[in-house]
Amino acid sequence: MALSNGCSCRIGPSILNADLSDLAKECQRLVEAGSDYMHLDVMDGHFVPNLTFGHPVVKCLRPKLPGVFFEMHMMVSEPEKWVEGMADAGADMYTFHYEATDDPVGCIRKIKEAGMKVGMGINPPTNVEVVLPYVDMLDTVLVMTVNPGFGGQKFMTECLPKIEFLREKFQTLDIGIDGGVGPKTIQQCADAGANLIVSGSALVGASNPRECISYMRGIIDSGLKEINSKR
Ligand SMILES: O=C(CO)[C@H](O)[C@H](O)COP(=O)(O)O
Repeated sequence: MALSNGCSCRIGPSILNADLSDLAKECQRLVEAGSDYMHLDVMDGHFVPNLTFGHPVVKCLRPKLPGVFFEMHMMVSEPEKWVEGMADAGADMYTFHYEATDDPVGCIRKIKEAGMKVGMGINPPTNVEVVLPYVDMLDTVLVMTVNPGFGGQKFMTECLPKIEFLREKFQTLDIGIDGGVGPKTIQQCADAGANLIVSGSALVGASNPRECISYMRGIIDSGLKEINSKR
């Protein structure tokens, strides 16, 4: 995909609640349903209280999904550690958490030097203003609307003002939203100004994922149009 290049809607399924024993097939199914990219959740059991997988799995997945954009959502402490491994495995974007490192600039540099795009995630308790010194260096900011660690949690509406704040300031920034996003909450995501839509259990479990993606895309496209018309 590349990212959106000027802020248009991109839908990236989170595979956390998919059948991880058949990850390639699950990703393929969601790509065929119209997804724009895959949001791959990496958890280390330290930054978050759960474990998933690391770069060896991504390396196996890469040749099975040629051309599919992989965003690695690195819910790990010391995110600097895994940059080379993920780049070598074929990841396209490395989204680390602001809360996970003492040196965000060093981490951003390392990711760029490794040839990947860079995202910065912020957890629900984190003030959105912390990202401001870094925005010019980032490809995306990922606003969490659940405390990371598990799929299927309740969407935290109280995080939406962070997206409104960022969209007000940065018209073309790719702003991701992650946690509890699906057809029931997509209107709120659109009204706030999100354009990178990470949807896990609602999309992976949808009886018709194509319809689900197209519905969410329609709402986000209209939301972005509405926001831009008011400028
Ligand atoms: O990062 C995550 C959790 O830490 C997941 O991407 C996210 O929660 C998606 O799952 P769901 O849409 O079911 O909430």
